[in-house]
Amino acid sequence: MTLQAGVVAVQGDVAEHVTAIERAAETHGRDVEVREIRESGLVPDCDFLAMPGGESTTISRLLHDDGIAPEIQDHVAAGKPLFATCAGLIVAAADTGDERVDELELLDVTVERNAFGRQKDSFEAPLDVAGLADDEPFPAVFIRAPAIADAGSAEVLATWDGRPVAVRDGPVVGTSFHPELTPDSRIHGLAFFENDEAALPASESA
Ligand SMILES: NC(=O)CC[C@H](N)C(=O)O
Repeated sequence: MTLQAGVVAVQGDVAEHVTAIERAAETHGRDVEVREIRESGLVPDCDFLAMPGGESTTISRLLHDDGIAPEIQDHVAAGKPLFATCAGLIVAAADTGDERVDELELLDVTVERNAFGRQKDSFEAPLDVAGLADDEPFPAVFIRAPAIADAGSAEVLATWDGRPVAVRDGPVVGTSFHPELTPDSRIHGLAFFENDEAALPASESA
């Protein structure tokens, strides 16, 4: 069967997630159709979702204005995978301490926006990420990245500079950095196809 993937596309680096999902699906031998989510009514048909990096206050506002926010909450409540990166993680968090973000509370973490500095402080770091199929460090791109100030009940998959930067909470995986901006789609694979705590339709048996 063909899996339906959705990339939340109200703002942010959408095309890069589409490419990363297609690459991860190929690696995992799954057939995937990816659609961009700009309006309500599409999320209920999706087997898994990505929420991209961008500007969290804008993404938050548009998701609520357009009626997409409750659909994403229902998606996660049904145990379906969601992968949220950078601004996506901020929007998905339980708390940001920033009143301009209306958090979706999809994972039990508190984030601190821009904790690793401004745009000019962007950097790439080799990260050890728990759960990847091999031991190769992941090339993590940080751009105005949030830190996870409190990981709550979420499982910490990676830390940088002593702070959690990748977490899993049931069907939701979140990263402070941008796996979609590198050709390495291992974390997309982990979030969508290798998360035992998420519900994804099985491959058809022969
Ligand atoms: N690269 C990013 O997604 C940056 C996120 C941005 N700092 C925000 O708070 O929205």
